[in-house]
Amino acid sequence: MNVVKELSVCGGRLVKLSHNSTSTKTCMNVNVYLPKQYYAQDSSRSRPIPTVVYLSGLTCTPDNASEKAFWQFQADKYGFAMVFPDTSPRGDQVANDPEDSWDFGQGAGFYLNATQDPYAQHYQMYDYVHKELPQTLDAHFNKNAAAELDFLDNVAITGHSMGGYGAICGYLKGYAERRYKSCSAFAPIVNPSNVPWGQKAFKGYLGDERAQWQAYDPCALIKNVKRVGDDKVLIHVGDEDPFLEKHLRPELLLEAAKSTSWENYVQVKKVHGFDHSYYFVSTFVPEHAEFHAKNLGLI
Ligand SMILES: N[C@@H](CCC(=O)N[C@@H](CS)C(=O)NCC(=O)O)C(=O)O
Repeated sequence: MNVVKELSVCGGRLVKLSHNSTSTKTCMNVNVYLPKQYYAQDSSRSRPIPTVVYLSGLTCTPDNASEKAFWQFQADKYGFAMVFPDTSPRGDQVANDPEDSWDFGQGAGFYLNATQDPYAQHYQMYDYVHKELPQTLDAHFNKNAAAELDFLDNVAITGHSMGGYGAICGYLKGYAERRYKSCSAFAPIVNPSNVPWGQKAFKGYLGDERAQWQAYDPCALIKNVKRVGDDKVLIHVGDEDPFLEKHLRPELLLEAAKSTSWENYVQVKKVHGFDHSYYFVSTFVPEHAEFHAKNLGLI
C-alpha cells in the first residue's frame, strides 16, 4: 500500500492510500481515518480499535464521505477507525457504461462480483471490499505483533444509496460467520432486482438470469439468514429524497422481513424534509455512530 497523503482531521489523521488490488486488477484508492485514540499511546487499551466501513453511493470516490459526512467527529467520540473504499475499479482499461451514464460502470460497481464480459475482468468489488481490502489494511497497519487496529473481527458496515445496498448485502451474506458486528444504511437501494438502478446493474454485471441476482439482493437474502441476539439493521431515508419511490423503496425490505427472524428488527426511519445529499447523510451520522459504537462494544 502507498500512502498518498495524510491530513490532520479533528483529533486524528485521514490517511489516503492506494494499492494494486488482486481482485479488481487495478490500482484502488481508499481513505482510512485513524481516531485520536490511535495516537494516544493508551497502554490501558485492552482491545484493538474497531472499524466502521462506509460504502459510498453512485459517482463517489473515497473523498466524498471523507469530506462531507463528518464521521471523524464521531470516530473520535467513540474510538473507532473509519474505512472509505472506492465505488468501483477505475482506469482506461476498465469497461464503462455503453450509455455513458453515471449509474453503471466506473463509480457504480455495486459491490458485487461481475460474471459477464467485459465487466467480470475488473468488477470484483464484493471480494475486494469484504475480503481483500480488510486483509490488506491489516497487513499495512498492523505490522507489530500486537494489532492496534481491528479490520477483521470487530467491524461494522454502513453506506449510502448504492453503498447502503452494498452494506446490507455484505452484512447478510457474511452473517453466518459474523463478518460484521453491526449494519446500518442511509437511503439504501434495498431491492435491486426490482428497481431500475439495480436492474441495469444486475443485468450488466450478472446477466439476464434473474436467479443469479438473488445472491446479491437484500430482499432475497434476508429470508434465508437467521437473525441472532439483539441484532438490528438501522436505516434512515428522507421523505424528500428524489430517488425514494423509484429506486430505494425501503418498505420492500420491511415486507421481505415479515414472518422472518428479522421482522421488527429492520428499523426504517423516514425523516421529514430530507433529500438524498450529504446534508441528509451527515445529519444522521451521529445516530448511526452511536448504534455502531454500542454493537462494537465501545459504549
Ligand atoms: N447526479 C448526481 C446523482 C448521483 C447521486 O446523487 N449520487 C449520490 C449517491 S447515490 C452521491 O453521493 N453523490 C455525490 C455527492 O453528493 O457527493 C451526481 O452526479 O452526483
